[in-house]
Amino acid sequence: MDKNLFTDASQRLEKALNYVSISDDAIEHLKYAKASLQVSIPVRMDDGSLKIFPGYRVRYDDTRGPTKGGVRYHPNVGLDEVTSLAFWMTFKCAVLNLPFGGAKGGITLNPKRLSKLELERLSRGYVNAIADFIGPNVDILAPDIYTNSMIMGWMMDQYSIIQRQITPAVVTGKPVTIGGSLGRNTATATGAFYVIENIMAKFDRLPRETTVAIQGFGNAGAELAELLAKFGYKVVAVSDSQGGIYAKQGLDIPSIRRCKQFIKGMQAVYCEGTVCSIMEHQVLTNAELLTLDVDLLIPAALENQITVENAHNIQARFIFEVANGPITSEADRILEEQGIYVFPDILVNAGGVTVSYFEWVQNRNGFYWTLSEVNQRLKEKMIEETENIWRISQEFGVSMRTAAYIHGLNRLGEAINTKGTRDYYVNG
Ligand SMILES: NC(=O)C1=CN([C@@H]2O[C@H](COP(=O)(O)OP(=O)(O)OC[C@H]3O[C@@H](n4cnc5c(N)ncnc54)[C@H](OP(=O)(O)O)[C@@H]3O)[C@@H](O)[C@H]2O)C=CC1
Ligand SMILES: O=C(O)CCC(=O)C(=O)O
Repeated sequence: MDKNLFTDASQRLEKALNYVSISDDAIEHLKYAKASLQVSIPVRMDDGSLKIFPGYRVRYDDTRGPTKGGVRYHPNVGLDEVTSLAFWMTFKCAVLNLPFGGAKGGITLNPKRLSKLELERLSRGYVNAIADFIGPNVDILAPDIYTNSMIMGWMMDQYSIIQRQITPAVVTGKPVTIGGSLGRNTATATGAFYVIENIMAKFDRLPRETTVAIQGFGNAGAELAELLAKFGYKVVAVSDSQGGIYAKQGLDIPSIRRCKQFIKGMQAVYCEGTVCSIMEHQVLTNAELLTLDVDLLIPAALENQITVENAHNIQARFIFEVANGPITSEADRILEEQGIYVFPDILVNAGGVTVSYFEWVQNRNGFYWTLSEVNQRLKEKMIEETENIWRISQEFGVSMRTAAYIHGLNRLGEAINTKGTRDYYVNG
Protein backbone atom coordinates (compact mmCIF):
# COMPACT_ATOMS: atom_id res chain seq x y z
CA MET A 1 0.00 0.00 0.00
CA ASP A 2 1.66 3.25 -1.06
CA LYS A 3 -0.51 5.66 0.95
CA ASN A 4 -0.30 5.81 4.72
CA LEU A 5 -2.76 4.04 7.01
CA PHE A 6 -4.52 7.19 8.16
CA THR A 7 -5.13 8.45 4.61
CA ASP A 8 -6.59 5.04 3.77
CA ALA A 9 -8.68 4.94 6.97
CA SER A 10 -10.16 8.40 6.45
CA GLN A 11 -11.15 7.54 2.86
CA ARG A 12 -13.81 5.26 4.32
CA LEU A 13 -15.71 8.40 5.24
CA GLU A 14 -16.02 9.66 1.69
CA LYS A 15 -18.68 7.21 0.53
CA ALA A 16 -20.68 7.65 3.72
CA LEU A 17 -20.71 11.44 3.34
CA ASN A 18 -23.00 11.05 0.30
CA TYR A 19 -25.76 9.73 2.55
CA VAL A 20 -25.69 12.07 5.55
CA SER A 21 -26.59 15.69 5.99
CA ILE A 22 -23.69 16.94 8.01
CA SER A 23 -22.26 20.45 8.06
CA ASP A 24 -19.01 21.31 6.29
CA ASP A 25 -17.71 22.49 9.66
CA ALA A 26 -18.30 19.07 11.18
CA ILE A 27 -16.58 17.34 8.24
CA GLU A 28 -13.57 19.65 8.56
CA HIS A 29 -13.50 18.96 12.31
CA LEU A 30 -13.41 15.18 11.77
CA LYS A 31 -10.43 15.29 9.40
CA TYR A 32 -7.89 15.97 12.15
CA ALA A 33 -6.88 14.52 15.50
CA LYS A 34 -7.59 16.85 18.41
CA ALA A 35 -4.20 16.27 20.02
CA SER A 36 -1.23 13.94 19.58
CA LEU A 37 1.48 13.33 22.14
CA GLN A 38 4.80 11.68 21.41
CA VAL A 39 7.00 10.77 24.36
CA SER A 40 10.32 9.08 25.09
CA ILE A 41 10.12 6.54 27.91
CA PRO A 42 13.35 5.79 29.79
CA VAL A 43 13.54 2.23 31.17
CA ARG A 44 16.26 0.81 33.40
CA MET A 45 16.82 -2.69 31.98
CA ASP A 46 17.62 -5.72 34.13
CA ASP A 47 21.27 -5.63 33.04
CA GLY A 48 21.64 -2.07 34.38
CA SER A 49 21.60 -0.34 30.99
CA LEU A 50 19.17 2.45 30.11
CA LYS A 51 16.90 2.16 27.07
CA ILE A 52 14.56 4.78 25.66
CA PHE A 53 11.32 3.64 24.00
CA PRO A 54 9.12 5.89 21.80
CA GLY A 55 5.49 6.13 22.97
CA TYR A 56 2.35 7.81 21.66
CA ARG A 57 -1.13 8.81 22.71
CA VAL A 58 -3.56 10.35 20.23
CA ARG A 59 -6.90 11.84 21.28
CA TYR A 60 -8.82 12.01 18.03
CA ASP A 61 -12.14 13.59 18.98
CA ASP A 62 -13.87 14.26 22.31
CA THR A 63 -17.13 15.80 21.16
CA ARG A 64 -19.24 12.94 22.53
CA GLY A 65 -17.31 12.46 25.78
CA PRO A 66 -13.90 11.66 27.25
CA THR A 67 -11.69 9.89 24.73
CA LYS A 68 -11.30 6.13 25.00
CA GLY A 69 -9.02 3.53 23.49
CA GLY A 70 -6.41 0.85 24.01
CA VAL A 71 -2.63 0.90 24.29
CA ARG A 72 -0.63 -1.32 21.93
CA TYR A 73 2.91 -2.65 22.44
CA HIS A 74 4.29 -3.67 19.04
CA PRO A 75 7.31 -3.00 16.80
CA ASN A 76 5.06 -1.42 14.10
CA VAL A 77 3.59 1.21 16.43
CA GLY A 78 4.04 4.76 15.11
CA LEU A 79 2.11 8.01 14.95
CA ASP A 80 0.32 7.10 11.71
CA GLU A 81 -0.92 3.78 13.10
CA VAL A 82 -1.97 5.24 16.46
CA THR A 83 -3.81 8.12 14.74
CA SER A 84 -5.70 5.66 12.52
CA LEU A 85 -6.64 3.52 15.51
CA ALA A 86 -7.82 6.64 17.39
CA PHE A 87 -9.92 7.65 14.36
CA TRP A 88 -11.55 4.19 14.31
CA MET A 89 -12.20 4.42 18.07
CA THR A 90 -14.07 7.71 17.49
CA PHE A 91 -16.44 6.03 15.04
CA LYS A 92 -16.69 2.81 17.05
CA CYS A 93 -17.84 4.67 20.16
CA ALA A 94 -20.35 6.65 18.09
CA VAL A 95 -21.67 3.50 16.38
CA LEU A 96 -22.25 1.85 19.79
CA ASN A 97 -23.67 5.13 21.15
CA LEU A 98 -21.18 5.16 24.03
CA PRO A 99 -20.60 8.56 25.66
CA PHE A 100 -16.96 8.56 24.57
CA GLY A 101 -14.73 10.03 21.91
CA GLY A 102 -11.83 8.08 20.40
CA ALA A 103 -8.18 7.72 21.35
CA LYS A 104 -5.35 5.20 21.10
CA GLY A 105 -1.86 4.78 22.42
CA GLY A 106 1.17 2.64 21.87
CA ILE A 107 4.82 1.99 22.44
CA THR A 108 7.20 0.93 19.67
CA LEU A 109 8.94 -2.25 20.81
CA ASN A 110 8.89 -6.02 20.74
CA PRO A 111 7.51 -6.63 24.25
CA LYS A 112 8.38 -10.34 24.06
CA ARG A 113 12.03 -9.33 24.52
CA LEU A 114 11.40 -7.68 27.91
CA SER A 115 11.29 -9.37 31.30
CA LYS A 116 8.23 -8.92 33.48
CA LEU A 117 10.01 -6.32 35.63
CA GLU A 118 11.20 -4.39 32.58
CA LEU A 119 7.64 -4.43 31.24
CA GLU A 120 6.33 -3.07 34.53
CA ARG A 121 8.90 -0.22 34.52
CA LEU A 122 8.01 0.54 30.89
CA SER A 123 4.25 0.59 31.58
CA ARG A 124 4.64 2.83 34.63
CA GLY A 125 7.06 5.04 32.67
CA TYR A 126 4.47 5.41 29.89
CA VAL A 127 1.87 6.61 32.39
CA ASN A 128 4.38 9.04 33.96
CA ALA A 129 5.02 10.47 30.49
CA ILE A 130 1.35 10.89 29.49
CA ALA A 131 -0.22 11.57 32.92
CA ASP A 132 -1.20 15.16 32.06
CA PHE A 133 -2.88 13.99 28.85
CA ILE A 134 -5.21 11.37 30.41
CA GLY A 135 -7.74 11.10 33.25
CA PRO A 136 -11.09 9.45 34.06
CA ASN A 137 -12.95 12.44 32.57
CA VAL A 138 -10.40 13.17 29.86
CA ASP A 139 -8.94 10.06 28.25
CA ILE A 140 -9.23 6.46 29.45
CA LEU A 141 -6.78 3.66 28.59
CA ALA A 142 -7.48 -0.04 27.86
CA PRO A 143 -5.71 -3.15 26.49
CA ASP A 144 -4.90 -3.83 22.85
CA ILE A 145 -2.27 -5.98 21.08
CA TYR A 146 0.34 -7.35 23.54
CA THR A 147 -1.10 -5.49 26.53
CA ASN A 148 -3.30 -7.25 29.07
CA SER A 149 -5.08 -6.88 32.40
CA MET A 150 -1.83 -7.10 34.39
CA ILE A 151 -0.38 -4.16 32.44
CA MET A 152 -3.64 -2.21 32.85
CA GLY A 153 -3.39 -2.80 36.62
CA TRP A 154 0.14 -1.32 36.71
CA MET A 155 -1.00 1.68 34.65
CA MET A 156 -3.97 2.39 36.89
CA ASP A 157 -1.78 2.07 39.99
CA GLN A 158 0.85 4.43 38.56
CA TYR A 159 -1.76 7.04 37.70
CA SER A 160 -3.22 6.71 41.21
CA ILE A 161 0.25 7.24 42.73
CA ILE A 162 0.72 10.41 40.65
CA GLN A 163 -2.73 11.73 41.61
CA ARG A 164 -2.38 10.63 45.27
CA GLN A 165 -5.83 9.05 45.08
CA ILE A 166 -7.12 5.71 43.85
CA THR A 167 -8.44 6.40 40.35
CA PRO A 168 -9.74 3.13 38.88
CA ALA A 169 -11.79 4.80 36.11
CA VAL A 170 -8.68 6.06 34.25
CA VAL A 171 -8.00 2.57 32.87
CA THR A 172 -10.34 -0.26 31.87
CA GLY A 173 -9.54 -3.92 31.33
CA LYS A 174 -7.95 -4.07 34.81
CA PRO A 175 -7.81 -7.25 36.89
CA VAL A 176 -11.19 -7.84 38.55
CA THR A 177 -9.53 -7.76 41.99
CA ILE A 178 -8.70 -4.05 41.59
CA GLY A 179 -11.84 -2.73 39.90
CA GLY A 180 -11.96 -4.53 36.58
CA SER A 181 -15.31 -5.65 35.20
CA LEU A 182 -16.36 -9.24 34.95
CA GLY A 183 -16.59 -10.12 31.27
CA ARG A 184 -14.08 -7.52 29.96
CA ASN A 185 -11.49 -10.18 29.20
CA THR A 186 -13.92 -12.03 26.92
CA ALA A 187 -15.88 -8.97 25.73
CA THR A 188 -14.34 -8.42 22.28
CA ALA A 189 -14.96 -12.03 21.30
CA THR A 190 -18.38 -12.19 22.93
CA GLY A 191 -19.49 -9.00 21.18
CA ALA A 192 -18.25 -10.35 17.83
CA PHE A 193 -20.07 -13.61 18.49
CA TYR A 194 -23.38 -11.77 18.99
CA VAL A 195 -22.87 -9.95 15.67
CA ILE A 196 -22.01 -13.19 13.84
CA GLU A 197 -25.03 -15.02 15.27
CA ASN A 198 -27.33 -12.16 14.30
CA ILE A 199 -26.01 -12.06 10.71
CA MET A 200 -25.96 -15.85 10.26
CA ALA A 201 -29.63 -15.97 11.26
CA LYS A 202 -30.43 -13.43 8.51
CA PHE A 203 -28.79 -15.75 5.96
CA ASP A 204 -30.50 -18.89 7.43
CA ARG A 205 -27.10 -20.40 8.01
CA LEU A 206 -26.66 -23.07 10.67
CA PRO A 207 -23.45 -23.28 12.76
CA ARG A 208 -22.78 -26.91 11.87
CA GLU A 209 -22.79 -26.02 8.16
CA THR A 210 -20.44 -23.08 8.67
CA THR A 211 -16.65 -23.34 8.40
CA VAL A 212 -14.44 -20.67 9.95
CA ALA A 213 -10.80 -19.55 9.64
CA ILE A 214 -9.37 -17.15 12.24
CA GLN A 215 -6.12 -15.21 11.92
CA GLY A 216 -4.70 -14.27 15.36
CA PHE A 217 -4.97 -16.46 18.44
CA GLY A 218 -4.77 -13.89 21.25
CA ASN A 219 -7.35 -12.29 23.51
CA ALA A 220 -9.82 -11.69 20.70
CA GLY A 221 -9.08 -14.53 18.26
CA ALA A 222 -8.64 -17.47 20.65
CA GLU A 223 -11.65 -16.51 22.75
CA LEU A 224 -13.84 -16.18 19.66
CA ALA A 225 -12.56 -19.48 18.22
CA GLU A 226 -13.57 -21.20 21.44
CA LEU A 227 -17.01 -19.58 21.54
CA LEU A 228 -17.75 -20.42 17.90
CA ALA A 229 -16.60 -24.03 18.35
CA LYS A 230 -18.68 -24.34 21.52
CA PHE A 231 -21.79 -23.25 19.62
CA GLY A 232 -21.22 -25.75 16.82
CA TYR A 233 -19.31 -23.79 14.16
CA LYS A 234 -16.57 -25.74 12.42
CA VAL A 235 -13.35 -23.79 13.14
CA VAL A 236 -11.03 -25.36 10.57
CA ALA A 237 -8.03 -23.00 10.75
CA VAL A 238 -6.36 -20.73 13.29
CA SER A 239 -3.02 -18.90 13.30
CA ASP A 240 -0.70 -16.75 15.36
CA SER A 241 2.40 -14.67 14.57
CA GLN A 242 4.34 -17.77 13.55
CA GLY A 243 1.81 -19.40 11.23
CA GLY A 244 -1.35 -21.47 11.28
CA ILE A 245 -2.92 -24.92 11.32
CA TYR A 246 -5.76 -26.45 9.34
CA ALA A 247 -7.99 -29.49 9.87
CA LYS A 248 -10.88 -30.14 7.47
CA GLN A 249 -12.99 -31.82 10.18
CA GLY A 250 -12.54 -28.88 12.58
CA LEU A 251 -9.98 -28.11 15.29
CA ASP A 252 -10.21 -28.90 18.99
CA ILE A 253 -9.89 -25.28 20.14
CA PRO A 254 -9.82 -25.78 23.94
CA SER A 255 -6.96 -28.24 23.61
CA ILE A 256 -5.05 -25.90 21.25
CA ARG A 257 -5.48 -23.08 23.78
CA ARG A 258 -4.23 -25.33 26.58
CA CYS A 259 -1.18 -26.34 24.54
CA LYS A 260 -0.29 -22.74 23.69
CA GLN A 261 -0.73 -21.76 27.33
CA PHE A 262 1.40 -24.69 28.44
CA ILE A 263 4.21 -23.69 26.09
CA LYS A 264 3.96 -20.17 27.51
CA GLY A 265 4.93 -21.38 31.01
CA MET A 266 4.08 -19.76 34.33
CA GLN A 267 6.63 -16.92 34.41
CA ALA A 268 6.47 -15.63 30.84
CA VAL A 269 4.15 -12.72 30.05
CA TYR A 270 3.75 -13.63 26.37
CA CYS A 271 3.33 -16.91 24.55
CA GLU A 272 6.56 -18.02 22.96
CA GLY A 273 4.71 -21.08 21.73
CA THR A 274 2.72 -21.27 18.54
CA VAL A 275 -0.32 -23.13 17.33
CA CYS A 276 1.91 -24.52 14.55
CA SER A 277 3.86 -26.65 16.99
CA ILE A 278 0.75 -28.69 17.76
CA MET A 279 1.24 -31.97 15.96
CA GLU A 280 -1.15 -33.85 13.67
CA HIS A 281 -2.56 -30.78 11.87
CA GLN A 282 -1.67 -29.43 8.47
CA VAL A 283 0.56 -26.37 8.92
CA LEU A 284 -0.10 -23.31 6.75
CA THR A 285 1.13 -19.72 6.50
CA ASN A 286 -0.91 -16.70 7.52
CA ALA A 287 -1.18 -15.78 3.83
CA GLU A 288 -2.59 -19.23 3.03
CA LEU A 289 -5.10 -19.05 5.87
CA LEU A 290 -6.60 -15.85 4.44
CA THR A 291 -7.39 -17.47 1.10
CA LEU A 292 -8.89 -20.72 2.42
CA ASP A 293 -12.23 -21.86 1.03
CA VAL A 294 -14.28 -21.24 4.19
CA ASP A 295 -17.62 -19.61 4.95
CA LEU A 296 -16.36 -17.14 7.55
CA LEU A 297 -12.95 -15.48 7.54
CA ILE A 298 -12.07 -13.66 10.76
CA PRO A 299 -8.93 -11.52 10.78
CA ALA A 300 -8.11 -10.96 14.48
CA ALA A 301 -4.49 -9.75 14.42
CA LEU A 302 -2.99 -6.75 12.61
CA GLU A 303 -3.96 -4.11 10.00
CA ASN A 304 -3.51 -4.41 6.23
CA GLN A 305 -3.83 -8.18 5.93
CA ILE A 306 -6.17 -8.12 2.93
CA THR A 307 -4.85 -5.79 0.25
CA VAL A 308 -4.96 -5.45 -3.56
CA GLU A 309 -2.31 -8.19 -3.59
CA ASN A 310 -4.53 -10.95 -2.19
CA ALA A 311 -8.13 -9.63 -2.28
CA HIS A 312 -8.87 -11.39 -5.60
CA ASN A 313 -7.91 -14.71 -3.99
CA ILE A 314 -10.24 -14.50 -1.00
CA GLN A 315 -12.78 -17.34 -1.13
CA ALA A 316 -14.73 -16.76 2.08
CA ARG A 317 -18.34 -15.66 1.73
CA PHE A 318 -18.34 -13.46 4.88
CA ILE A 319 -15.53 -11.54 6.57
CA PHE A 320 -15.94 -10.36 10.14
CA GLU A 321 -13.25 -7.82 11.08
CA VAL A 322 -12.26 -8.50 14.66
CA ALA A 323 -8.89 -6.81 14.09
CA ASN A 324 -8.86 -3.07 13.53
CA GLY A 325 -8.24 -2.17 9.90
CA PRO A 326 -7.37 -5.61 8.45
CA ILE A 327 -8.67 -4.68 4.96
CA THR A 328 -7.37 -1.74 2.90
CA SER A 329 -9.88 0.49 1.12
CA GLU A 330 -8.82 -0.76 -2.34
CA ALA A 331 -9.20 -4.36 -1.18
CA ASP A 332 -12.63 -3.50 0.16
CA ARG A 333 -13.72 -2.45 -3.31
CA ILE A 334 -12.46 -5.72 -4.81
CA LEU A 335 -14.22 -7.81 -2.15
CA GLU A 336 -17.46 -5.92 -2.74
CA GLU A 337 -17.20 -6.59 -6.50
CA GLN A 338 -16.74 -10.29 -5.69
CA GLY A 339 -19.95 -10.28 -3.63
CA ILE A 340 -18.16 -10.98 -0.33
CA TYR A 341 -19.94 -9.54 2.69
CA VAL A 342 -17.61 -7.57 4.96
CA PHE A 343 -18.71 -6.71 8.49
CA PRO A 344 -16.58 -3.81 9.74
CA ASP A 345 -14.26 -3.48 12.72
CA ILE A 346 -16.09 -0.45 14.13
CA LEU A 347 -19.07 -2.74 14.76
CA VAL A 348 -17.69 -6.28 15.04
CA ASN A 349 -14.94 -5.66 17.62
CA ALA A 350 -16.86 -3.03 19.60
CA GLY A 351 -17.72 -5.47 22.41
CA GLY A 352 -14.37 -4.65 24.03
CA VAL A 353 -14.95 -0.93 24.36
CA THR A 354 -18.59 -1.51 25.27
CA VAL A 355 -17.65 -3.55 28.33
CA SER A 356 -14.88 -1.01 29.01
CA TYR A 357 -17.66 1.55 29.20
CA PHE A 358 -19.51 -0.72 31.64
CA GLU A 359 -16.31 -0.99 33.71
CA TRP A 360 -15.93 2.81 33.76
CA VAL A 361 -19.57 3.16 34.88
CA GLN A 362 -19.07 0.55 37.63
CA ASN A 363 -15.85 2.26 38.83
CA ARG A 364 -17.60 5.62 39.06
CA ASN A 365 -20.58 4.15 40.89
CA GLY A 366 -18.53 1.85 43.13
CA PHE A 367 -21.16 -0.83 42.44
CA TYR A 368 -20.30 -3.97 40.51
CA TRP A 369 -22.42 -6.08 38.17
CA THR A 370 -22.64 -9.85 37.76
CA LEU A 371 -21.22 -11.52 34.66
CA SER A 372 -24.71 -12.27 33.37
CA GLU A 373 -25.71 -8.58 33.75
CA VAL A 374 -22.60 -7.52 31.82
CA ASN A 375 -23.20 -10.02 29.01
CA GLN A 376 -26.92 -9.28 28.81
CA ARG A 377 -26.25 -5.53 28.42
CA LEU A 378 -23.48 -6.25 25.91
CA LYS A 379 -25.79 -8.46 23.88
CA GLU A 380 -28.54 -5.83 23.79
CA LYS A 381 -26.13 -3.14 22.56
CA MET A 382 -24.41 -5.29 19.95
CA ILE A 383 -27.69 -6.55 18.50
CA GLU A 384 -29.36 -3.13 18.53
CA GLU A 385 -26.49 -1.51 16.59
CA THR A 386 -26.07 -4.48 14.21
CA GLU A 387 -29.77 -4.13 13.36
CA ASN A 388 -29.44 -0.35 12.90
CA ILE A 389 -26.50 -0.77 10.54
CA TRP A 390 -28.19 -3.61 8.66
CA ARG A 391 -31.27 -1.42 8.16
CA ILE A 392 -29.16 1.52 6.85
CA SER A 393 -27.31 -0.84 4.53
CA GLN A 394 -30.61 -2.15 3.09
CA GLU A 395 -32.19 1.29 2.88
CA PHE A 396 -29.33 2.89 0.91
CA GLY A 397 -28.05 -0.25 -0.83
CA VAL A 398 -24.56 0.22 0.63
CA SER A 399 -22.03 -2.10 2.26
CA MET A 400 -22.17 -2.74 6.01
CA ARG A 401 -18.96 -0.67 6.35
CA THR A 402 -20.46 2.37 4.63
CA ALA A 403 -23.65 1.89 6.65
CA ALA A 404 -21.63 1.82 9.88
CA TYR A 405 -19.88 5.07 8.93
CA ILE A 406 -23.23 6.66 8.02
CA HIS A 407 -24.55 5.64 11.44
CA GLY A 408 -21.49 6.96 13.29
CA LEU A 409 -21.36 10.16 11.21
CA ASN A 410 -24.99 10.96 11.96
CA ARG A 411 -24.31 10.80 15.70
CA LEU A 412 -20.98 12.61 15.52
CA GLY A 413 -22.27 15.33 13.18
CA GLU A 414 -25.22 16.04 15.43
CA ALA A 415 -22.99 16.24 18.51
CA ILE A 416 -20.46 18.53 16.79
CA ASN A 417 -23.20 20.86 15.59
CA THR A 418 -24.87 20.89 19.00
CA LYS A 419 -21.64 21.84 20.72
CA GLY A 420 -20.63 24.41 18.13
CA THR A 421 -17.48 24.14 16.11
CA ARG A 422 -15.31 26.03 18.61
CA ASP A 423 -14.15 28.52 15.99
CA TYR A 424 -14.20 31.23 18.62
CA TYR A 425 -13.78 31.05 22.36
CA VAL A 426 -15.71 32.98 24.93
CA ASN A 427 -13.43 33.79 27.88
CA GLY A 428 -10.52 31.93 26.29
N1 LIG B 1 -8.24 -6.77 23.13
C1 LIG B 1 -9.29 -6.03 22.86
O1 LIG B 1 -10.10 -5.74 23.74
C2 LIG B 1 -9.56 -5.55 21.48
C3 LIG B 1 -8.76 -5.90 20.42
N2 LIG B 1 -9.08 -5.47 19.16
C4 LIG B 1 -8.23 -5.78 18.03
O2 LIG B 1 -8.13 -7.20 17.87
C5 LIG B 1 -6.86 -7.52 17.29
C6 LIG B 1 -6.16 -8.54 18.17
O3 LIG B 1 -5.99 -7.99 19.47
P1 LIG B 1 -5.80 -8.91 20.75
O4 LIG B 1 -6.39 -10.24 20.51
O5 LIG B 1 -6.25 -8.11 21.91
O6 LIG B 1 -4.21 -9.01 20.82
P2 LIG B 1 -3.34 -10.14 21.54
O7 LIG B 1 -2.03 -9.49 21.81
O8 LIG B 1 -4.07 -10.75 22.66
O9 LIG B 1 -3.17 -11.25 20.41
C7 LIG B 1 -2.63 -10.93 19.17
C8 LIG B 1 -2.61 -12.21 18.36
O10 LIG B 1 -2.21 -11.87 17.04
C9 LIG B 1 -1.13 -12.72 16.66
N3 LIG B 1 -0.29 -12.05 15.69
C10 LIG B 1 0.63 -11.09 15.87
N4 LIG B 1 1.20 -10.77 14.71
C11 LIG B 1 0.63 -11.55 13.77
C12 LIG B 1 0.80 -11.70 12.38
N5 LIG B 1 1.70 -10.98 11.70
N6 LIG B 1 0.04 -12.61 11.74
C13 LIG B 1 -0.86 -13.35 12.41
N7 LIG B 1 -1.06 -13.26 13.73
C14 LIG B 1 -0.32 -12.38 14.40
C15 LIG B 1 -0.39 -12.99 17.96
O11 LIG B 1 0.45 -14.11 17.81
P3 LIG B 1 1.35 -14.70 19.02
O12 LIG B 1 0.38 -15.39 19.93
O13 LIG B 1 2.23 -15.63 18.30
O14 LIG B 1 2.05 -13.55 19.63
C16 LIG B 1 -1.56 -13.21 18.88
O15 LIG B 1 -2.06 -14.52 18.74
C17 LIG B 1 -6.11 -6.19 17.15
O16 LIG B 1 -6.34 -5.67 15.86
C18 LIG B 1 -6.80 -5.30 18.17
O17 LIG B 1 -6.67 -3.92 17.87
C19 LIG B 1 -10.20 -4.72 18.92
C20 LIG B 1 -11.02 -4.38 19.93
C21 LIG B 1 -10.76 -4.70 21.30
O1 LIG C 1 -11.70 -1.07 25.60
C1 LIG C 1 -11.37 -0.01 25.13
O2 LIG C 1 -11.51 1.06 25.68
C2 LIG C 1 -10.76 0.09 23.75
C3 LIG C 1 -10.44 -1.20 23.09
C4 LIG C 1 -9.73 -0.90 21.81
O3 LIG C 1 -8.61 -0.42 21.83
C5 LIG C 1 -10.40 -1.12 20.54
O4 LIG C 1 -11.61 -1.28 20.51
O5 LIG C 1 -9.71 -1.10 19.51
